[in-house]
Amino acid sequence: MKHKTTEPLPRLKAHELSSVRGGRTLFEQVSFEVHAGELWQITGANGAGKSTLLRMLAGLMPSSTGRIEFNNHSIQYDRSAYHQQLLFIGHKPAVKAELTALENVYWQRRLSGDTGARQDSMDDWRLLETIGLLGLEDEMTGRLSAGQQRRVALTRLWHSQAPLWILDEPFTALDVKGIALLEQRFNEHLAKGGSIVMTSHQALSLASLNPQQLHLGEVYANAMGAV
Ligand SMILES: Nc1ncnc2c1ncn2[C@@H]1O[C@H](COP(=O)(O)OP(=O)(O)OP(=O)(O)O)[C@@H](O)[C@H]1O
Repeated sequence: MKHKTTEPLPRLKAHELSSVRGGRTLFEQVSFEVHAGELWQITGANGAGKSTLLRMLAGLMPSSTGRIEFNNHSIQYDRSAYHQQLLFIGHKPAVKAELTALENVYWQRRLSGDTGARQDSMDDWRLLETIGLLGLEDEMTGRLSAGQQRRVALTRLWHSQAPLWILDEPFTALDVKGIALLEQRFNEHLAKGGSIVMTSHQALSLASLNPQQLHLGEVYANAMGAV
């Protein structure tokens, strides 16, 4: 008897998406499938529509055409359920400038669903150490450098249980150690079957993570090896 080999279902499926903004077509017929354990890197020049595409994938703005599915259902089917499975971090670090780094880490833990979290806990101190900000815990986050603020914002990746991460320019402003730290966190997430869709201006060398590439722009049509 022959056994039918079944392909694993894609976790996130983008089918023939397009965007027209300000009378200009940014992209059209963009299709790709993200499986468990995959990292997708979306590249393109300034204004190519990378953030626009991510916002569509996160269900924050509609596509002019096509559809987006998560686990085989339209993301519009149950938006609240979808958002519970998703961690979206936008272009700007979503940190409270007037809170200290330690307070931001605590509030991000609370907002990620850990309602029993206590302020000034060992978990928060350990995380601050992990992201290399010990010694700066009492500094107002708004007075930290761009890279340090990015590190504070990215602590959400350590709190998150969501299988799908959608991250806009997560490596921006990070130094070499910050990049290595983020790569390591990505690795842990992917190894557990998580998925990541992220943007960057140019293809980053993330060889250890074996990224899939999608380029928005003139070469898009040629670079589309995907569905
Ligand atoms: N609210 C808006 N209304 C109309 N056009 C917009 C709006 N927001 C962005 N745009 C336009 O959409 C285009 C794509 O913007 P988007 O932010 O998606 O590009 P990007 O590839 O992420 O750019 P960057 O690399 O600079 O971050 C730009 O030309 C921008 O001017």
